[in-house]
Amino acid sequence: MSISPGDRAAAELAGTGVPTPDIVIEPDADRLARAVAEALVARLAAAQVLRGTASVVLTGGTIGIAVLERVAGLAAEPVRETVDWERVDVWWGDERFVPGDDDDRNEKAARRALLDAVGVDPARVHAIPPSDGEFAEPEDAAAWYAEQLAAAAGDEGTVPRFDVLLLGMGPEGHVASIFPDSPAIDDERPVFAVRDCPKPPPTRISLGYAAIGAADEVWVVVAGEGKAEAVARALSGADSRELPAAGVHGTRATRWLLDAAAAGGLPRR
Ligand SMILES: O=C1O[C@H](COP(=O)(O)O)[C@@H](O)[C@H](O)[C@H]1O
Repeated sequence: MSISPGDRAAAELAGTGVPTPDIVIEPDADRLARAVAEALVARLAAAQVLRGTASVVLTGGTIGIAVLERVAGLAAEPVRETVDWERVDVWWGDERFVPGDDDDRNEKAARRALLDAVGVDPARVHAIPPSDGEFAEPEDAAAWYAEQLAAAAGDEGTVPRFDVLLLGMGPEGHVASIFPDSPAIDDERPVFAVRDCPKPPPTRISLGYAAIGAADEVWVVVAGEGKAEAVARALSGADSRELPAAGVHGTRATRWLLDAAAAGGLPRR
């Protein structure tokens, strides 16, 4: 994995308090998925060494699920660094408010790609409710998820510690279900319902910037030429109202993990 140092030192010197992104570029989507999977396993394993537990926020989307498939593959390789999946808390950055067995569910894809294979503790898998569950309205489901997050946070605020929060990005720059020029951009709640999304399905539940920005590390994983322009804009200071991905960062690190096609619009380093 080739890691460019980024401008972290410059940001620290400038006293912004927000870590400047690291940018990692892999040759193609397949190698990107594997590299992110290896880094994720290492990060979660390290958290478990230090604290006994680890937590990850999952994303849906093409590359997000490819990463999980790779993590499942690594778990089957005995010589690899290992994660005790029974001691990982799993959350979601966003979810589609559709029936539980709908293929559009990010949860369903994550279970199929990874969670069903690695022996998670069901009590630690914090899925966002589906539309055919306890809540008929996404606002009620979002309020319930906010309660789950707050309960896990205890005295520490409205969201628990997230070691790594994974995000994909749409070609127009959406992250989680925060779409350009949408009310979600100004919503200060940790989690909320999103209606009338431009990308189907239209009704979703999403973490907001408040919860995303509380994560230790935010990893934005992007593959494909169709996203190159948005990547370049996000990393050159675009307005997050127009390009939501430009506004995400972790408290300790923000990493943009790209394949060469998605990095195609960045200035040569
Ligand atoms: O709708 C969504 O899209 C993004 C990106 O998906 P991709 O298929 O273009 O990679 C995803 O990260 C998000 O979780 C999902 O709900």
